[in-house]
Amino acid sequence: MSITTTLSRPDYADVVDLNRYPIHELDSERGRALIDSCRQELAKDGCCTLQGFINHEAVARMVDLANQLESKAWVSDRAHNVYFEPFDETVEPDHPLAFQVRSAKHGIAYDYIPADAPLRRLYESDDLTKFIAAVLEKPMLYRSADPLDALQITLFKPGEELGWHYDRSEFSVTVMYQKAEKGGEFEYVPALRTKQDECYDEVKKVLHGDRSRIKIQSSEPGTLAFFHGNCAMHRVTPVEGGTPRINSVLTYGEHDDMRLNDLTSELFYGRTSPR
Ligand SMILES: O=C(O)CCC(=O)C(=O)O
Ligand SMILES: [Fe+2]
Repeated sequence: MSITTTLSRPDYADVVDLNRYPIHELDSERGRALIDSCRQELAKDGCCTLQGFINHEAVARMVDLANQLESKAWVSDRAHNVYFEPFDETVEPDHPLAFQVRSAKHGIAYDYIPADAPLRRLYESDDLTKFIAAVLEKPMLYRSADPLDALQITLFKPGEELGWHYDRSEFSVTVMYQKAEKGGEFEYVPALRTKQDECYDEVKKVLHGDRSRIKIQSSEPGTLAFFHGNCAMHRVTPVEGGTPRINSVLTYGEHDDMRLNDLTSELFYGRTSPR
């Protein structure tokens, strides 16, 4: 006699280690415990890493896909300040508003990622969106409505990096697929600024090489990470060696119509998307 079950398998069951991270059962005791531990880690140091969140096979498929799609990647390389605002020429050159950093990467847009790609199936599941909202204590969260930026794959080739910056969004979610042989480290300074105070002197110290407050997020392939990129200044150090660093940024907002403006879309993807 066969036993049938009415519970359906999530579409992303092959992608996430659901034994360790039961995002399909957030109301269960284990689901609530997972949310609590993520919240605690995030509150403690502005960053929460879930090692082994994505299964090995799914990680390997994403690495293959990134390599296949590399020719479609848009290469951006530019100088900016940590705020992504125009350089202020009225202040001293070493002031954070004037200080130049460099960001260079290969970005593969969402519309190039096939519908059956492991991370796309996971990103498009409401379970993941609900899990992220729960950890961030948001009553409601939406996936980005941007056809290019909602989910992208980034390759950091040798010599590429992200300079020190704050994200415009309150938080970010990333998934690591492949580490560089050397470099390509995610470094961050928790709560370097607050909503009330830019703390320019502290920012200046970091920009000029003070490493006393810097933390390194250790992301093995398969790690899903949350961080408060709007208060924690962060960067990706230059990649060395022949292996590119490959990851994804998953984009969410508190409104259902979140999109890049045309200028930013041109910069990161070399094109805009129809409205
Ligand atoms: O690649 C990473 O780990 C971080 C990405 C990031 O900071 C960003 O896209 O703003
Ligand atoms: Fe960032």
